[in-house]
Amino acid sequence: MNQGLLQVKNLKKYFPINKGLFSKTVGAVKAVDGISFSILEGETFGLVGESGCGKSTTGRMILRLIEPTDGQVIYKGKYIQDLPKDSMKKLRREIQIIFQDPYSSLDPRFTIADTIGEVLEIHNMYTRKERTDRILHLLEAVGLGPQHINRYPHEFSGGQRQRIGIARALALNPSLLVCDEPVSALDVSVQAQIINLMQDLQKELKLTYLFISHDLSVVHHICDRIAVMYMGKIVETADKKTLFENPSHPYTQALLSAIPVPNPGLATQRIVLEGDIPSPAHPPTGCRFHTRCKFVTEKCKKVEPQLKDIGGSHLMACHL
Ligand SMILES: Nc1ncnc2c1ncn2[C@@H]1O[C@H](COP(=O)(O)OP(=O)(O)OP(=O)(O)O)[C@@H](O)[C@H]1O
Repeated sequence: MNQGLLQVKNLKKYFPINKGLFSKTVGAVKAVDGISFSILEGETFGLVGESGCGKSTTGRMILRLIEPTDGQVIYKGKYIQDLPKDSMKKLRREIQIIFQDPYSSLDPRFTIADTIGEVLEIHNMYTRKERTDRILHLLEAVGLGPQHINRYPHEFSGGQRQRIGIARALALNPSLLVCDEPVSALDVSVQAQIINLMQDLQKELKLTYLFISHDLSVVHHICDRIAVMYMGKIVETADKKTLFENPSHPYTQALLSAIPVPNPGLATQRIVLEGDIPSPAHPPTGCRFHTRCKFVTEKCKKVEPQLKDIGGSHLMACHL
C-alpha cells in the first residue's frame, strides 16, 4: 500500500503586518490558513489557484525555508519542525525545489560545473573526480551535454536554464521535488519539452512532485491529483479526471471555464469571477469566496464551510 510520503496537517502561515516607528504589529496576512493534504509516493500532486493564494508559501514551509505559524509537515513519518540540525541537513537532500525563474536562482558568476559542484560539496557528496562524472551524468539526464559544463548561465536559453535548475535539484538524489511554477516563465513550446522531461525523470528516478501552478492547462498535463487553493484555504481536492470532468466548487468551475478547450464541442460557458481577490489581511467572513460567488447565500456570509468528502476521495468546501 502506498503510504503518504508527505503529509501536511492544518498548516498555517500568518505574516505580521508591522507599522509605525516602532514596527508595532497591527495585523497579519493570513497567507496559508489551515490546510491539510497528503502526497503519495510517486505521484504528482498539484496545488493551483490565483496569484497570492498561498501556494509558494506552502512550498516554502515544506522545504522549511520558512517556519509555519501552526500545523505540521510530516515527511516519511517524521515531523520536520522537530528535526535536529543534522537530521534536517539529511532531509534537505531528500526534498529539493525547482524555481520558476532559474536565471535569478543561478549565480551569473558561476559555471554550471561550479553551480552543481557547490551543491555536492556542501553535502560532502562524492570525491572531486567523482563530482565531475556526476555533473556530466546529470547534464545528460536533463538533455544537455559535456560541452555545457563550463558555460555560464547567460549562455543558455530559458528552457536550457530550467534544465540546469532541474539538474541542480536532482544532484543530491532527492525523493520529493517542490516544483514552484517551473514552466510559467517559458514559451508554450518549451513548456511542453520541460514537462515531458520532468515526466521522464519522474519515471526513471521514481520521483514524487508537488507541482505548484496557476495554469490549469499545465496542471492537467502533469498532475495525478490536484488541490485548488483560494485565499489560504483548500476549497477542493480530487484526482485529475474527477476535478476536470466534475468540478464541484464554484471557484474551481470558474477557473476551469477560463482555460481553452481543445474540442470546442465540449466548451462550457466562461464564468467570469466578480470583483477583485480580497486582501488576505482581511479575509471575508464565512466562506472566503462568497464575495465573488454567484451562488452566494446568507449562510455563506456567516459560516465557514469545512472540507468534506463528497464521494470517492473528492473533497470540497462549499455549503451548496
Ligand atoms: N514574506 C512575506 N511577508 C509578508 N507577506 C507575504 C510574504 N510572502 C508572501 N506574502 C503574502 O502572502 C500571500 C500568499 O503569497 P504566496 O507567494 O504564497 O502566493 P502564491 O499563490 O504563490 O502567489 P504567486 O504565484 O503570485 O507567488 C500574498 O498575499 C503575499 O503577498
